[in-house]
Amino acid sequence: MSSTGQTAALTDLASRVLGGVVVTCNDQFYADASNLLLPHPPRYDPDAYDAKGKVYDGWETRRRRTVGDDWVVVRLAAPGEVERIDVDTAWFRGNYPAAATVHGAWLEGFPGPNDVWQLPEHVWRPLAPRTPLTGDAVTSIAVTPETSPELAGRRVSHVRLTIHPDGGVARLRVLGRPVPDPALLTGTVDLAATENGGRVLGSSNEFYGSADHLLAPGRAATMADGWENARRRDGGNDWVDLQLAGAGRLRRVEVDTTCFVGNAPGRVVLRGADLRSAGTGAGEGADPASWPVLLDLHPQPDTRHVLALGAAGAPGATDRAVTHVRLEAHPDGGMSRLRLWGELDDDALAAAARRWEETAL
Ligand SMILES: NC(=O)NC(NC(N)=O)C(=O)[O-]
Repeated sequence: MSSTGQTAALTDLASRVLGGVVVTCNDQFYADASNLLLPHPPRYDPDAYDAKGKVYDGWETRRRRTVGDDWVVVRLAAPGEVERIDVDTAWFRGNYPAAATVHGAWLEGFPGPNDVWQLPEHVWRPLAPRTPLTGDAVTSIAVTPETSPELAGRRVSHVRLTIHPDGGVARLRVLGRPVPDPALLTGTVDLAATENGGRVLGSSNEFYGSADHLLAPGRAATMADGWENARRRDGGNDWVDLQLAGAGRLRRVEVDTTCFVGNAPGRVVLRGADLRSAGTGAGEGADPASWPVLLDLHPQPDTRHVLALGAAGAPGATDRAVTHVRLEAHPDGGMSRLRLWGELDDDALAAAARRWEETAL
């Protein structure tokens, strides 16, 4: 999985990079629960101790001397359908929990810690049954209609991880698909953004940095937070294929090479296609390298290029809806973000509204 939290098909809905946050927990004596959501692999320094004890890169509670279990509640970065939960106990060897249980809930608005403490137990529905953990290992738990009859195929806004009875967990990954609120998809929105339903379908090379980073919110703080391929030696070009939130007309683009100083692409080309009619013979050609050009740009290094497609794009770039975009980096090079602002068409908005309804609890 990449550090933004996407696998080929699934997104880590809890990832801090996308905006997941720990709302509250009952104990974080040894190590902060917020570490659970960090994107990078858990670190370990054998010599690191502080006034409380050993320093861990994860969430760690004290040894329980009373009956009960420890728990943490996470607000997901985006509401979504959960398909798998990974509980990673990396580096917790003599202090990992015996088992974990995960619940999910749909909570309206933005409940704070006090609200969460007062929630009646029945709002929490089982996502992952009580599952034994082992030390220093990832335990993956599938969310299926069998294991989670109430929540499989439903959207949740929050998850609660319970550890039995106490201990340390390095990372919690809540893997699934965002279900964007259709009320937030009207007007001109970033149709590539993960939180809006955009996703990476594939790329030529992600040697140094995942292409998923391109679709994350905010701006990159370092080069590690961007898409970076290896140096290409074969005369070709690197590329990333994207599926947009739905069919829409693009208006503006942002090609952000921030943090890529000696390794920005020499040239960036965006191509777009409407694949709704693919397979009927009426669709665009199957090869994305032959899709119509939307933008052809010689970017500056370390620069955020915000462009109106109507003025800066290829003729006709704003005239038709696209569902998919190919980003080409010539010959290679890294970028931190790609934003594709446009308006979803009526069919795409109706589909988003249907999905919101169908996934309601
Ligand atoms: N060596 C330890 O990790 N001890 C304790 N934990 C910390 N963080 O010191 C414990 O009881 O699990």
